[in-house]
Amino acid sequence: MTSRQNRTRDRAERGIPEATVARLPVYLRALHALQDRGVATVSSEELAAAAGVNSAKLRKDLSHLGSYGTRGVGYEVEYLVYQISRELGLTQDWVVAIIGVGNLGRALAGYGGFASRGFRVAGLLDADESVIGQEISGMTVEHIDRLEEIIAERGVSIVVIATPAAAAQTVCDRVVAAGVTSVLNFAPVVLTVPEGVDVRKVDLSIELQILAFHEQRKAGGPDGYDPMAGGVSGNGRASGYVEAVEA
Ligand SMILES: NC(=O)c1ccc[n+]([C@@H]2O[C@H](COP(=O)([O-])OP(=O)(O)OC[C@H]3O[C@@H](n4cnc5c(N)ncnc54)[C@H](O)[C@@H]3O)[C@@H](O)[C@H]2O)c1
Repeated sequence: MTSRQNRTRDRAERGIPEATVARLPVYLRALHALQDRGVATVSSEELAAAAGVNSAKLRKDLSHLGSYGTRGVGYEVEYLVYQISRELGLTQDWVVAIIGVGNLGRALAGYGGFASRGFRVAGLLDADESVIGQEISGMTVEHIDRLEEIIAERGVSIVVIATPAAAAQTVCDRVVAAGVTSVLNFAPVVLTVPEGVDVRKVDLSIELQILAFHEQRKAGGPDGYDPMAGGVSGNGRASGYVEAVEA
């Protein structure tokens, strides 16, 4: 069993809720900012405010990690960074390949924030002959035909898909067949994967639609109708939003 599978099993056995896991990176980001300012200890109230959650939820989340803080002192920032990083599997480096090196793939390849968080981009792959061989952020774009070889040789464990939607499922199938079990998908398509494979989908247009929904609500709802008064259904624009999220 791999260390990753071990950690997933441990987490399941210790019963850390997925919602807690999803908040851990937010706490970690706030803790890194505190570290940068030279802060050594932090109260649950301060950390909760920095992370945008209430302090009771924060304390409950951290208790799942066995971290309770010290009354009157709070949490030791450095140790909490270590505990959360260990829980998220960030105390080791993860090798990432980006597939589809167009506008988005290039931007991701040049993003310095991956390396500083333990994600090492070790492959840029594309299908377009005019892109293959180009140097991007110090790496040479390679042909998608070499996908399986590159995954095996470089120990790739996370693949980022930044191809057009039409190519994404085929690419994903190959990636999974090559043994990768974590996929970050930017293509606007729902990928089908076997059990045991984790797919995270990033969709900025959905985020924008959620913001649009809240903007509309702040303005009193469409055509003066307040969606909070009667719920979301029965309101053309708001229910359109719900369909888009569920699609
Ligand atoms: N999730 C988001 O928020 C978000 C934001 C912007 C774009 N996107 C999506 O990201 C994807 C990429 O967008 P873009 O603007 O970079 O597009 P792009 O056309 O600039 O780049 C796509 C790249 O994928 C390559 N490609 C095509 N088929 C391939 C295959 N089978 N194997 C490997 N590479 C292949 C192309 O040659 C091209 O270089 C699109 O699906 C787009 O809709 C998502």
